[in-house]
Amino acid sequence: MGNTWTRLFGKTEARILMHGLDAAGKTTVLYRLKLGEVVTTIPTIGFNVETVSYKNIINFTAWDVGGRDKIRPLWRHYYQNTDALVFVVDSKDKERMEQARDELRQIVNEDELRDSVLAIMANKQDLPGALSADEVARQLELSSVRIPWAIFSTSATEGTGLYETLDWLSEQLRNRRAKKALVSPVAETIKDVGSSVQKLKLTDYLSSPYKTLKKWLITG
Ligand SMILES: Nc1nc2c(ncn2[C@@H]2O[C@H](COP(=O)(O)OP(=O)(O)OP(=O)(O)O)[C@@H](O)[C@H]2O)c(=O)[nH]1
Ligand SMILES: [Mg+2]
Repeated sequence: MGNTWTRLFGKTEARILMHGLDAAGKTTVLYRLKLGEVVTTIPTIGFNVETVSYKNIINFTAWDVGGRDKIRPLWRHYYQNTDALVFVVDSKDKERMEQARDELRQIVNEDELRDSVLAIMANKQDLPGALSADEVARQLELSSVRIPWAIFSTSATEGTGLYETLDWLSEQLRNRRAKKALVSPVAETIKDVGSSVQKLKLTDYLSSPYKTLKKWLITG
């Protein structure tokens, strides 16, 4: 399927934005996907950006933006041209679940992100006492999110759930691209038909003086 897709539509390029509170695990996720290993991280000031190629059908350019309070107001500078948002949550950090909910709510209401899709990683599932993905979904009040979303149980350190998230994202993004590719020619056709109708009216209008002249000649 991947090859057929690539032949027909080319490799999909997608810009992904990774957000979430500090220490949620964004940088660990990013480098686990990029390098296949757990790297030692320090809190991100600014951002990391990496391209992750997935199943030879999609290139994700993932922007991992630092989650500390002071740099959170800078998040919006990264919104433009975002195809998908990955919101990483520390499922063990019950005390800050409300704060995560508020940050997420603010992001999904941003106008520039209204056409993107949202994957939530309920991360750190390897830790005892971590909230389940269902519970994280409930506490983040995901049922009120209006863009397409899905939540995944992940552990960046153990590498679980990460590829399921990428699978869902690539499916969503490829379907969107395919729909767009199908809709554009139809829109062009409608435009063409529209202009022919206009041309027809114009021709009618231009021919009317001749009709008048003919009528005048016949009737004298
Ligand atoms: N047990 C466990 N620890 C994790 C997991 N993911 C990340 N961590 C740890 O959590 C800490 C913070 O991870 P980072 O990836 O730096 O978090 P971040 O979201 O990038 O944080 P900021 O850059 O400050 O926004 C590190 O000590 C990671 O090793 C996980 O799935 N399980
Ligand atoms: Mg980081």
